[in-house]
Amino acid sequence: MADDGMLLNFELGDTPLTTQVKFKGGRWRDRVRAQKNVKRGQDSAADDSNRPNKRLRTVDHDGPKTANPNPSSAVWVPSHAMKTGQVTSSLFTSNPTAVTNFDEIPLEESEPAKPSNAPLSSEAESFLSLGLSRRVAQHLANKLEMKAPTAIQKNTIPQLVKEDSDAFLQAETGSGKTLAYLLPIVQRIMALSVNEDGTPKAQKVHRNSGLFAIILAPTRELCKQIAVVLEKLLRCAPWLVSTTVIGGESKHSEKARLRKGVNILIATPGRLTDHLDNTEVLNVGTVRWLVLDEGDRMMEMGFEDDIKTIVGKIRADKLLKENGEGVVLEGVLPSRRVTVLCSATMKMNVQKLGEISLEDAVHITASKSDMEDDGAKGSSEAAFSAPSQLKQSVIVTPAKLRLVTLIALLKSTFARKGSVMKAIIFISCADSVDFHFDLLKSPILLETDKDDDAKPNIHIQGTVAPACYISSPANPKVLLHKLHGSLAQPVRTATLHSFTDCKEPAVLITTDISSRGLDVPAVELVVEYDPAFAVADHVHRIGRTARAGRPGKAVLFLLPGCEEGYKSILSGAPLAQRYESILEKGFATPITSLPSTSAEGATLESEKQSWTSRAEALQLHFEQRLLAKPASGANADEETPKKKGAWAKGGKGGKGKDNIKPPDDPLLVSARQGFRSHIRAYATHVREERGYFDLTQLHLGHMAKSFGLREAPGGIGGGVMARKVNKSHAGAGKSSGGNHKGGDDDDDAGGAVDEAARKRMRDKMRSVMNAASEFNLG
Ligand SMILES: Nc1ncnc2c1ncn2[C@@H]1O[C@H](COP(=O)(O)OP(=O)(O)OP(=O)(O)O)[C@@H](O)[C@H]1O
Repeated sequence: MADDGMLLNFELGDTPLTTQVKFKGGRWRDRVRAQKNVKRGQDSAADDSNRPNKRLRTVDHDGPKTANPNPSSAVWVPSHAMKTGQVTSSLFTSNPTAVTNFDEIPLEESEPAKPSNAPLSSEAESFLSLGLSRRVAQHLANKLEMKAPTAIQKNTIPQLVKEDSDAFLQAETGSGKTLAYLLPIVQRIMALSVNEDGTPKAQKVHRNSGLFAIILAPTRELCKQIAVVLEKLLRCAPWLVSTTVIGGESKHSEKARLRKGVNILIATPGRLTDHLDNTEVLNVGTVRWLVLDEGDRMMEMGFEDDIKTIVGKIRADKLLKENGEGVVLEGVLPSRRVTVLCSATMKMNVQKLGEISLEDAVHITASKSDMEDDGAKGSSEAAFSAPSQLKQSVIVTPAKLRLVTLIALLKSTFARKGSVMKAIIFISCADSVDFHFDLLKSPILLETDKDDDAKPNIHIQGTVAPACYISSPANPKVLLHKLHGSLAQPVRTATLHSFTDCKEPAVLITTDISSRGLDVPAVELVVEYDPAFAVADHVHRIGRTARAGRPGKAVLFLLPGCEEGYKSILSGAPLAQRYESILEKGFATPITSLPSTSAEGATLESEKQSWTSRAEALQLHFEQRLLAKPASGANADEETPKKKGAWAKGGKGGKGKDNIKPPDDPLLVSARQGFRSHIRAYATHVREERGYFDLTQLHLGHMAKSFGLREAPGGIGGGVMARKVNKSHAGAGKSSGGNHKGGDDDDDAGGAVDEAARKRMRDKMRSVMNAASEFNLG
């Protein structure tokens, strides 16, 4: 209605309007429904005015004065919009006011702290002194350019090389936990065929000598990454073989590889359980190590039963002291089965995992004092800390301004050549990732696609594209990537390779699928556009930068209101930045990299005014793009014949030729879908943090604007929205740190039901966005 209708630019006053709306034409039932909807809207508007904790609808103190010539008007139409007859609400009016005390220093200028996850000084520590052989230490120094261990490696390697007890490794992200457990395993397996002085033993171990170690990790990407590190390491012992069994790949070829023989196996839990059940050749009698990397994530994703099965099967098989070929394993390999649990964050479910898998475990952390703590419980403080050199900030941004603020941030990030090479943007769900990728990518074809001689990788044609809105004259070709669990495995693999190997500045838009373990050293900026579902996930997300002592920046977007309280539970004392300064910096210059031939490009380039006008113009440009009519038959091809029938309105079976409604622009469809999924995902924050992420406080209309939509689409989910209405009627809205009043009982009773509903939704969301395809169970 408001999309292409009249121009609204008048004072609405303080009281809500109660207009009489008459509907004519169409079916009686539709008219009654429309009438009811209008009434409901008016009722809820009246309720809104009484709602105590609803976001304040105040006019911002700065910004709008220049942006809006009439700040008291509810709807402001920029001059360029008037030309097109479009109606748009101003970005800078009716925004809630933040209560945060802002820091005046920009993030770049804040003092960097001493790195906490860097390798130690090579004068003080060496791999040799930790009990690794000269061969391994030389290989690390000469081929992998690692001269000294990190703190967690220093504390873990001697323990796992000499002792046979279970271990729980806990250290910051990017601190080198992978090599901390791999090095002792490789060292001890190598010792089956090489004497301490480096001379070969009479017995030679090879790929058929037995499976000695199994490493489990939650995602296929992480499994592949561990496999790459291990492969590099095994170049100093080429007679040993490792492989992966993960979802999304041919089970047939996995079986063939297992049949040929393997000494170290890296697997996702679902696929390994499958092979243990169905692949006879997989014999675990010789297995001495079971490593559970990112154990908490595996538990979170519901792999408790798989892990129990795997641990049970490995323990049930008789431990062989000698393999079938007479190779003596006793004395060199551990005399018992050793389980190693590994995570940067520890929560209750990891303790449960410990109970399933660990026996008298040693708790190993990066600092000496932590090592002296007894038991495998550790302190939760240490568990949730980010690397100290990581510069963190939060931007408190009103919902309407989120999209333009994100673009302004990225634009200034890539404004200077060499300032940032790679950035990752975390978004809550796959649909929203798809939408933002489609919105930010350039319609121009990739160079590789145009070049007939070059062989373009067909897998990345839908997931890698130039990012015109964030490119700059200094960095004219920033490459945009997207990654989530709903993509086919070859696409995921190719996209991640493209992002990792990209020599141009690159941005990855992704879900939490990339939050764990992913090691792309050139990542210098992490943006959490949507906050993580749990603070532990936040620690992992920001840990994709500032790895192994390198610098890094992390920016978290929060909404004014209850979300602002979330900052207080984050480690590392993030700076609080004003969105206005981000916009001002980002829109100091026009966006010049849009195709200049397009009308939209011309609109944006002709805006040589204030940053507020540029932000408004960009938002308008996005809204217009969404409203563009698709090229004839553009998405008709994508629709099934059944759906095509559904376009027809009125008339039985929708046969009336004149009534056929043209399909919406694919970008509009994607925006609506992304918005709906985003709102559903918002309801799935963990219970303990839901006070900060309270769905009842979310302004759907404002949030819709950040998806380029002029109104919130329907179909978000009865349960969630019904709760929103009920709560607002009861006046029992929960705010950060506030108590429930006058409705506790209802809330408690409702809480249980709601919890079950949220759990179902959470499970569903996860299966849609990440989990189901992350762990291939089939
Ligand atoms: N001793 C070392 N010297 C130099 N670089 C190292 C050393 N050990 C590991 N690294 C590098 O540090 C980076 C991070 O290592 P790794 O991925 O094992 O960290 P992590 O602790 O497992 O992180 P996360 O918790 O995020 O999974 C890798 O790029 C790795 O090559």
